[in-house]
Amino acid sequence: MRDVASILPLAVDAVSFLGDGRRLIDGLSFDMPAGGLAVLLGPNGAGKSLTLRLCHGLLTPSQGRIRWAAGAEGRSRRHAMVFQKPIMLRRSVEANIAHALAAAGISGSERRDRARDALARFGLSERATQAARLLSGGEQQRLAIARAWALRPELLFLDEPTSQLDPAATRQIEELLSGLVAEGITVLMSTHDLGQARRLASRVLFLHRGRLIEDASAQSFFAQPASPEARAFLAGELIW
Ligand SMILES: Nc1ncnc2c1ncn2[C@@H]1O[C@H](COP(=O)(O)OP(=O)(O)OP(=O)(O)O)[C@@H](O)[C@H]1O
Repeated sequence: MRDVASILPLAVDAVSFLGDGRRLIDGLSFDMPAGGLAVLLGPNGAGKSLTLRLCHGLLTPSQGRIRWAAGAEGRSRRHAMVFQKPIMLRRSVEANIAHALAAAGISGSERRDRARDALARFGLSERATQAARLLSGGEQQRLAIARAWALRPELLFLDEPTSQLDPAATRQIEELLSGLVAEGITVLMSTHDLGQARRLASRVLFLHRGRLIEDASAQSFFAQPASPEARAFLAGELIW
């Protein structure tokens, strides 16, 4: 169990983000309680990546607030983010994990132990000394998830983690993600892949033009989408 109070729920409270003179995110409000895998779904340009970056603190809302559970200030390391194209340092697989841990202030022996645990957990032990940049796309994404997992996040943000991958590598990453959720890690990920959302999501947050149009259980979203935009998207009609 956690030795300190949870950072969850996360509360996104009337958040807007302005850029290039446009309102790219418009009055977004939702909560993320602990548990489950929520998918941010929506067409290209809907604002999925921006939403994740705002939640993770990489961008500051122009209006509104991102709030973590009471008393969670200063525990930003309990949420981690995995990007669409993972950034691999020009170092070994193991050193990529160790570097992230060092940056998070984890000291020597614990760093080694956690890095080894992460390599074993994600099937990368035999690759430990190889150059990370020479891994395949699927292996790099696996390493990116291992690197985030080593930080022991309560909440993991993933931005289109499989959009660059073939179906076999995609399936592998999806299995890993289901495993993380079973371990108790809460996941918020973006995708525009409907099949993936159907396979993984317990909850769907449907975005369109920077607005949250629907927030529903995956079951009810797919069975009975409430908005015309979501119905069009599910029918393959909503491009923008
Ligand atoms: N920092 C920024 N400044 C200005 N405009 C931006 C910025 N970041 C993103 N945008 C624009 O905001 C809109 C939403 O972008 P975002 O990347 O969040 O969409 P998305 O839903 O993740 O799309 P995709 O599925 O194509 O990745 C796009 O029109 C994008 O060009």
